[in-house]
Amino acid sequence: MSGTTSGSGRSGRSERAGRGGGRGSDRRGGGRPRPERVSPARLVAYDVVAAVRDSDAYANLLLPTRIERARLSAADAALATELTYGTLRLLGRYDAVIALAAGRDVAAIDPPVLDVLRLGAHQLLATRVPTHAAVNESVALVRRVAPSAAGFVNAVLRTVSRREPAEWLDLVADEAGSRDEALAAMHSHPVWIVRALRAALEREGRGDELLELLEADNASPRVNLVALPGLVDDAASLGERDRYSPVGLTADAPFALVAAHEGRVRVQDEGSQIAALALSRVDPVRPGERWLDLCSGPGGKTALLAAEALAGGASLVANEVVPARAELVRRAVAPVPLEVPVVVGDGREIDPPASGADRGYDRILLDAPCTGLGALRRRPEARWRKSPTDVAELTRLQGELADAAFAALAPGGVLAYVTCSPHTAETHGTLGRALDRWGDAAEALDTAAVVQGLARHPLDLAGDDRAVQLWPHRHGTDAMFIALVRKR
Ligand SMILES: C[S@@+](CC[C@H](N)C(=O)[O-])C[C@H]1O[C@@H](n2cnc3c(N)ncnc32)[C@H](O)[C@@H]1O
Repeated sequence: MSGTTSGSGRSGRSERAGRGGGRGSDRRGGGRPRPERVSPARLVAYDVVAAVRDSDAYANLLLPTRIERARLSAADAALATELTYGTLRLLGRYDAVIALAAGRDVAAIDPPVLDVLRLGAHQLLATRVPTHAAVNESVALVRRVAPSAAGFVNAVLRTVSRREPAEWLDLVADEAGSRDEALAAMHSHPVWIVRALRAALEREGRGDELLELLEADNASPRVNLVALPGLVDDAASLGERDRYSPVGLTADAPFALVAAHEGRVRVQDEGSQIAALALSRVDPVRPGERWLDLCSGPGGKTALLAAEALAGGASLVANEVVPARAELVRRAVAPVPLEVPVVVGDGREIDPPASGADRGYDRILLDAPCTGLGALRRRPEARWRKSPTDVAELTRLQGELADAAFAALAPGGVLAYVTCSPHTAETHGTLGRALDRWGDAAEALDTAAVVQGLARHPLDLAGDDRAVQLWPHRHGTDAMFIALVRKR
């Protein structure tokens, strides 16, 4: 994981400079390491945070295995999860605070020591862990990974503990070189993402919602479920129904429900449900229709489309370029009593007759590969791994996939272009250029009307009606973009 804070001038105003902890500090230490106890939850959190930085690990994949291996109790597992996710999400903010408290740029701090400081800062600034426990546990932890930095960690964290979180935010803002850099450091987003999110909101005339959005990205999302329509008895009684999705719900013990329903109740964001339903419910389904999910892995939307296809008498083919993800799609659709062929291939080379759709497909979902900037709350480390160059590469791929999807449509067929990114280059940019290329052959549909028509309650939507942009802060969903286009 590369640089987390913008600019390099974080050491300009020192709150208190500690000694040691710098890059190249002697990790072996002087004498024999003292066998000091560190809570197992903190050890697990440190392991995962360090692996995310060091080996590009994914926290959501690594954390459960580490929790299991350490045999953590439920309470310790919850603490390890909170420390890991909270630290990774707010890492940009904590780096800015640590730089001030240490009186040096975080790039000058040995990475393992910095990880310990980040975990300590999170405990001090965002949890109810008592100060002495946060500091002492951090010092004990650093003795294991970089013993000579114990004094430095102690000094920096004691400095952090002397101010309230709000005071630190003010100091961080004062230190920033511009308003955007201040927002980025305070709300822990890279500057380029702050600018991209603002641009997307301003396009809707809602630029004043930026702070709410940044904060929503820093909150843990609830676990949301989908009950596959037609396949779950009395689904409405299983929990509290979602506000918008007609097939979504939340429940007190979501994973028990998932286990009990063998794949017919699944974890799925409400925005993803709305995206799949926008396609399946754009028109009444005519029996015999042929549907395609072009970029289907890992298959969350495919499973919902399969249930909808089954109910309406349509057929469904799924395509995915990564074999391992195609396997996940097979597992996702297995509980639906509909045969769904899963093809492994590049969506840009899709050949409808090869899968029996001689006239082309009547409905195609293109849930395009994208930066995922709309799901930052779900993937705590993702924001630090993306870069603007990803956007350029992805928009090219999105355009090529959109052309292939449009070519694969039957006359009168509908394409749903979907991203879990609100970046305007990936949403309106890709869509607008595609519509220009397709000219009179394409009709942009009133996607807003379709989505409002299927939702349980009216959504507060802004911008033009041919696309729908959902938002974490406004709708409690991932920031999904949905646009429906008919082939004339
Ligand atoms: C946003 S994800 C789809 C998520 C999926 N619809 C769901 O709800 O679970 C995009 C998928 O596109 C796949 N992909 C990327 N490039 C592709 C290509 N050229 N052809 C087909 N699939 C591709 C990725 O491997 C990834 O699984």
